[in-house]
Amino acid sequence: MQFPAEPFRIKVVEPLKITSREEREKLIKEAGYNIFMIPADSIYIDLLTDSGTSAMSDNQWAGLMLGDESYAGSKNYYHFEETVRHIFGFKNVIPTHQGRVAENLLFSNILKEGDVVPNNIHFDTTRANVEYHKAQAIDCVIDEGMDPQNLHPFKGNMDIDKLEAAIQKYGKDRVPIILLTVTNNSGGGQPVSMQNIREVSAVAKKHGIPFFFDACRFAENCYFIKEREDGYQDKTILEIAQEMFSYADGCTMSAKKDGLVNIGGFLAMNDDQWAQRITNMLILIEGFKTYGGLAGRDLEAIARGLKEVLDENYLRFRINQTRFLGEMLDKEGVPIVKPVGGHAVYVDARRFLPHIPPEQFPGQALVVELFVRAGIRSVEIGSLMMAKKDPQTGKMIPPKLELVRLAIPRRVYTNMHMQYVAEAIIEIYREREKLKGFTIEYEADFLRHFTARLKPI
Ligand SMILES: CC1=C(O)/C(=C\N=C(/C)C(=O)O)C(COP(=O)(O)O)=CN1
Repeated sequence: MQFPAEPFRIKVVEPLKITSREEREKLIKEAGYNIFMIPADSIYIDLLTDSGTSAMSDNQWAGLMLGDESYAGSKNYYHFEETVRHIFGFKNVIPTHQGRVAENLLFSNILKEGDVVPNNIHFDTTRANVEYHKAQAIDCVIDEGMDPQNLHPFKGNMDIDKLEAAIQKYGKDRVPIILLTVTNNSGGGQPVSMQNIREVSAVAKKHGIPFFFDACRFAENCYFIKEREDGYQDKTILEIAQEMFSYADGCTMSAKKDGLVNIGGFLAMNDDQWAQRITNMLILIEGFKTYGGLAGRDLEAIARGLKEVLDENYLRFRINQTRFLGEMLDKEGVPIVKPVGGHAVYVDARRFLPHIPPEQFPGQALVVELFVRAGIRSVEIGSLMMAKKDPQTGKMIPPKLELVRLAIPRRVYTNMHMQYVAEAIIEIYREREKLKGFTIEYEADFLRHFTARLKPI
């Protein structure tokens, strides 16, 4: 079977409200054409993000009843710590309530003004947390990783020459850490090969620079290695994960992705001094080291989720469901980032709507039409979210990529839902000339996409 059916059955259902087109037109207008302002219960299929939107298993829900809410030394923490150590291999395990806190805690303790952090591509929060500390986030992804049509099997790879050049240019004293994001969310959910991980590790060791993963979607990255890299077909996902992390010194992790939970994250590292400093700050802003801003039951759910996410039947379904949606679109000529990523299908809005210039937000035009026509929520990753302004002219600098991300929550939607999404997008594609752009009515000074108000041209 090319696309295996769901390797789980449904035990609890959450009825979805079906709204009319008129209702949706009213809602999106009231929301200032900003999809973040739409009430979730008026959305039929929510592909805004795969972060925190997974369905937990009965095993995880059962674990919630075993929450040990002791202030210190909760038994769930030790189960969580032992599970993270087993999979990730790092000595010190520090719970946080989500990934960006892990990033903030790490950068607050290792970055100084003027430092430089190389990465394949920084996700928004990672970049924002680096820049918040007046450091520079440098993206060093291979050139193929910026070409939506290039079929390189590991488009998330770091360009080793670009990495070396950044270290030479700024000097290793201004490079306190090297990051590698698996999979590469901002580049289309693309994986990094084990060979490339070894090469990044060798550069880090050569210069004596700590090497950390942003491990949000680590299990999906391992599945792509198993599927595409010679020598890994017969290895288990756990074995691939253990090898992958053995090349690094630590990781930040949002358990809201490959932890299969709705809240949670952690930092893990071998260096005791960094761990001690970070733990001291954790106690100040998140809570004692055995809970870090989470309830005991959350830690239990993460421990159980980290074991489930390594299951090959789950990953085969997960990756192939995303591929199923992507291939339905690709077959009808809808321009998407290829190969299809692990957690999302990225529509190339610039090629979908060539008649709408970047300054009129083509991605946003597609996002709005998809909601009005079909009640589907997606998100624009391009002019509205990522664009920078030219400091001299104040004019927007069009980003290299103008994408609309269809992020698929884990174990939530069936393949029938995917077919509905595909039909809606294909219908819009056939009538794409009718779509018009937007201008900005209000925008905040930073991360404007969350609060911007737009108006149709
Ligand atoms: C690669 C990466 C992410 O994708 C990420 C969050 N991603 C979101 C929210 C997303 O919609 O993709 C974060 C932040 O995690 P957090 O949303 O704070 O748990 C860090 N790294």
